[in-house]
Amino acid sequence: MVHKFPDDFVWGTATAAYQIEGAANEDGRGESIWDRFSHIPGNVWNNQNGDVACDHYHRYKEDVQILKEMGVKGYRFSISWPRVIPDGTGKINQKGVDFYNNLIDELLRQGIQPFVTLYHWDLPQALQDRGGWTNRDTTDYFAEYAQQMFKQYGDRVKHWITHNEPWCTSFLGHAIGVHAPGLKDFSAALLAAHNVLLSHGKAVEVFRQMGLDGKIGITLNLTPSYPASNSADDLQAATISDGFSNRWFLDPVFKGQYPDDMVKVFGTFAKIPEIQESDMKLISSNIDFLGINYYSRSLVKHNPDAQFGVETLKPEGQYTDMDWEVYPQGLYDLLLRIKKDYGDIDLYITENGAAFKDVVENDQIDDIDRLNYLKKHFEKAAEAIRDGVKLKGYFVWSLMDNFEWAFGYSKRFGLIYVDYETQRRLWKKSARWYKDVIANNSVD
Ligand SMILES: OC[C@H]1NNC[C@@H](O)[C@@H]1O
Repeated sequence: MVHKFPDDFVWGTATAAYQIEGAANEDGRGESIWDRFSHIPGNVWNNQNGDVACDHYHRYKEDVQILKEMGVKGYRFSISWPRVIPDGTGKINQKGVDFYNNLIDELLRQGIQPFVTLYHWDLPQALQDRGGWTNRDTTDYFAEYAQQMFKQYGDRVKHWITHNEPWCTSFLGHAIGVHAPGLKDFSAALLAAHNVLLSHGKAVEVFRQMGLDGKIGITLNLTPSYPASNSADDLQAATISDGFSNRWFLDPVFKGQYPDDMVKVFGTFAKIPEIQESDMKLISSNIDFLGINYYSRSLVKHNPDAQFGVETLKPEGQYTDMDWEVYPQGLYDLLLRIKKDYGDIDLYITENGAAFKDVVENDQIDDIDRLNYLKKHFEKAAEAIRDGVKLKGYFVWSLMDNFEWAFGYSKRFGLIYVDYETQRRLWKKSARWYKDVIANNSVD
C-alpha cells in the first residue's frame, strides 16, 4: 500500500552541534559542559569526545551537498552557544557567528530550509561554573543568547526550536548523571527542568517582541507508556511513567502548570522548585509548533520495589543497537494523544531513527534494519495525518553517524556512514531509499 504525504511536507534530517562539528578549540569557541564532561575519564565509552567528531565545522559544504543530493526540504541543526558567545553572556565571537552565517547561506542556496535548535545540551562551561541550569540567572543568559541569534539569523531562519529534549537536559544531566554536567540530585534536576522551561518562555517572549516573521517551538522527547495489564496497579504505573516521561514537560508548556499527581510523587523525596508569579505564564507562552522526538515506547507494570513503583518491561520483539524496542505503533498513538490532550497544534517529528550495527563491504552498507525501521514509522506518520494530525514534517535522526553522547562513536544512527579515520562519508542503503521517499513524497 502506498502512503502519500501532503505536498508541502518537510522531509529532513537532524543533527546537533556537539555531535558533528568538532573544531572544539578553534576560532574562539568557548568550552562547553560536554567538552568538560567528555574529557573526564569514564564518562564516555572508550573515553571518546567531540573534539573532532565528524569535522563538520570544516566540511559543512560537503555535507550540505549530501543534503542537496538527498533532496531534503529541511535540515535541523543546532547552534553551539559557546561557539558564538564563548562565556555564555556578553562578547560575541564573530568567527563563530560567521560559521552559522555560512552554513545557513549554503543551505538556502541549495533550497533547503534551516530549522535551528538553540540549545542541544552544550551549555557554556562558564555558565555551569555559576550553577548552570540550577541557577535562575541562566534563563536570562539564554534569553540574551536567543535574542542575539534571532538578530543574526532571523532574516533567513524561519523555524526556531528553543530547546532539544529538556527531559534529557534535566534528568540525564542532573539526576541520573550520565550526561553533562553529571549530577545525581533529583531536586537539582527538577530545578534545572523548571529553569530550562522558563528560559524557553523567555526566548519565545523575546522572539515575539522582535516581531520576526518566523515560527518558534520546542522539541520534547516523548515516550508513550503502556500498562502490562489492565489491573488498577499497572494502569497507575503507566500513568506515573507517562507523567515522568511526558506530562512533566507537556503540561507546563501547554497548560501552564505541572501535573498535580507528579508533584505529589516527586514531592515525597525531592524538593519541588520555587515557582515565581509570572513563571508558568511565560513557560506556557503560545508556540507555533511542537517538535517531537520519538524513538520507542515504555511497557510498564506496578512493582512496589521499583522507582515510583514502576518497573519497565522488555517484551519480545526487535530491538535497536540502543536496546530500544522497535514499536512504530507508538508513534501513531503518541501523535493522536498529543492532538487529543494538548490541542491541534502543528507538529514536526524533529527526530526519529535507529542505531544498528553497520557493516561496510566494498563501500556498501546494506542497513536494511534501519531502512525498515524508518519505513514502518513513516507509514504510521502517514496514518496519523490521515486521521487528522497536523504533522508538517519529519526529520530523520541522523543525517550522518556522529557522537552519541555517553556511547561515544559506538552507536551509528546515520543515513550516511562516517569513517572517522578518514572522515569519508558513505551513503547507506537507507539514504538512497530515503532520497526516493522524498522524491516520491510517499512510502510504498
Ligand atoms: O539518542 C539518539 C538521539 N536522541 N535525541 C537527542 C540526540 O542528540 C541523540 O543523538
